[in-house]
Amino acid sequence: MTQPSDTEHLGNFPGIPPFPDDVATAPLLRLSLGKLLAGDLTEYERLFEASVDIGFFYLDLQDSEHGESLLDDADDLFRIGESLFELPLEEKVLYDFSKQNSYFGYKGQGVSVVDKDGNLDRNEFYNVSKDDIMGISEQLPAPDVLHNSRAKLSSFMSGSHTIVSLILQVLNDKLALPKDTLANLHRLQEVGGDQVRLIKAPPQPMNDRRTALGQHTDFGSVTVLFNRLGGLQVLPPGEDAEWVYVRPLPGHAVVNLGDAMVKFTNGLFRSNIHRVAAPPGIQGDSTRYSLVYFARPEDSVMLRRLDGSGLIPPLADGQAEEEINSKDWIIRRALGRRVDLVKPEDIDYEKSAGTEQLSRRIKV
Ligand SMILES: O=C(O)CCC(=O)C(=O)O
Ligand SMILES: [Fe+2]
Repeated sequence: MTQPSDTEHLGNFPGIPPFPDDVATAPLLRLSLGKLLAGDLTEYERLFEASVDIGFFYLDLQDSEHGESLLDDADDLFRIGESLFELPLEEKVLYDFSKQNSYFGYKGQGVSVVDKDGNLDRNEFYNVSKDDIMGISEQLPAPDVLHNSRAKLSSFMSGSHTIVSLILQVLNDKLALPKDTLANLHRLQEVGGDQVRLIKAPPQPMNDRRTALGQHTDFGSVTVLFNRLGGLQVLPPGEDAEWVYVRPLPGHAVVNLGDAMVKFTNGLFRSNIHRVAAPPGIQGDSTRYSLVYFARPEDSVMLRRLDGSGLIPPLADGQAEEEINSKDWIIRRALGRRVDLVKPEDIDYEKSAGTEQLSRRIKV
């Protein structure tokens, strides 16, 4: 793994207060999209290593045309996100579809429990469905600012999905799974829970800066995240590990694996626990926006160990896998901690959990 200092010289984002150099950061591998696209075998190996070791890495998007165009789309969507969240709350709540058992649309601040003590979240989300934008499900009502940005959302979604497909193809290859096993579970034009998430977290009071988004693993397969301000933290594996920041790097996405990849590989790959804390240092005075593409298995895919690879550990004697498909898994995880849907005394923090314990590699 690289040392944290290796990323310091990569600079800061124009117009954004600098990320401090004196906080502990995660020494994530920095992979190159250009090299992956070119079939560089060393880069394939590094991707495999990152997937096994921590399940998080940086992806440099500056060395390929595809990456550059995704960065341009991301810039546009950051601007779109700012206008979206500026809408009055009365309008935004019209697009909260959670009561219809959907995780798409708007989520207001303070409706999710972030920890076992019942503290509430400090950010707003807007989740845009890939199927809606690609025209393979009905169009959900949406505010004008999003409705008028459908072409941009489509471009960002297919651009992100192409990167996810490449990552899945490389991992498929490294696992020696039958050809296209992973790709066939994540087809862009099939019904699934892929989504773009726009996030806004306002600056927190100086004397009360805490977790804005509670610790979790992502529910799906591969997440492509764009950050400008710090705040994202990961908990490295091991009993005595401490939370460390992921330093945002210009020109890079942060990519991480989710629960589905842990289940497919029976724990060989990691879906690392992460959370969003207040941005560090002077960044804490700014409003934090982020942009995410979540790739998930198609709705009907069962989340269980895949057959056909000698590298995926067998089930332990007596180990039974839960029978759950991708759609139900996501609903349970996404809505199970919402105080506006579930009575606070009924929130089962453990039941709505993902693969956290498995990924921490701590024996329980
Ligand atoms: O905003 C971020 O940096 C991370 C957000 C995140 O982890 C999520 O939405 O699952
Ligand atoms: Fe996440």
